[in-house]
Amino acid sequence: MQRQVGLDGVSAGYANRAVLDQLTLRIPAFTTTAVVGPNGSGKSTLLGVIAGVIRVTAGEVERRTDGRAAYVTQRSRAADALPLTVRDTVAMGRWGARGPWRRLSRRDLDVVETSMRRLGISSLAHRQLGELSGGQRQRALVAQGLAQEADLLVLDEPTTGLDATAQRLIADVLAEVTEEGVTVVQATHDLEVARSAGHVLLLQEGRLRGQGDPREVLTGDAIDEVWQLPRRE
Ligand SMILES: Nc1ncnc2c1ncn2[C@@H]1O[C@H](COP(=O)(O)OP(=O)(O)OP(=O)(O)O)[C@@H](O)[C@H]1O
Repeated sequence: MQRQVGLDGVSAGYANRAVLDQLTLRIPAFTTTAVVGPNGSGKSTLLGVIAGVIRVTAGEVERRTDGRAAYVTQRSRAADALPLTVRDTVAMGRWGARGPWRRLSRRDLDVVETSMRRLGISSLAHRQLGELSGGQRQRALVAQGLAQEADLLVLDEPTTGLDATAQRLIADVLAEVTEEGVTVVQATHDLEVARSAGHVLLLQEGRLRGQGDPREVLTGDAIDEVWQLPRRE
């Protein structure tokens, strides 16, 4: 299977906190990889490394991508604070190609409209991002990720807190884009979503507990062990 990103002995973290501990893993191309693990296990940190926004303290990251990854974080605080409409927010996805605040080409505008349509938010185009519901805003941020037309799309819990219809819509869109040749990596707490992914990475306390076919990695035993209830004191 073709590899899009490979990590070899990668450690990473924050100023005073080591989080990821010597991870060696691969992200296969043209499929969805789900990153699962308990709260604090390092999923967001790993996504930051894969997206290239968190520097590693040890090991190597090998990328076979054209240009930068599109990275959809759980919330875009910058976008929330600015008086931006949904269309402006999605159009920011074209800045990588066009430069910030530049006039968008006809094609850029088409990409923006198509991305909004795919996420079912065309009717919200003129609404301010800050006045949307959590689920609507999340769809706008996923649309912004799509608008980047990157070959690697990294999403941090894109469906958390969404209703069942919105979850289905995002899952369908992500499945479609992998068919179109995009490699998708998403952190999720939903083991059903993880089971339907092509590949899974299971994290526990910053270490890799398993990787590969979700049916082989997400066994009952592995789940019980990784998600064991903490003992009460
Ligand atoms: N900006 C930061 N500065 C310092 N420590 C951080 C920062 N972000 C996360 N951490 C710490 O790194 C560890 C891993 O956090 P991370 O967000 O990667 O986990 P996660 O698996 O995504 O968690 P969750 O499921 O709760 O979203 C945690 O102990 C967390 O407290």
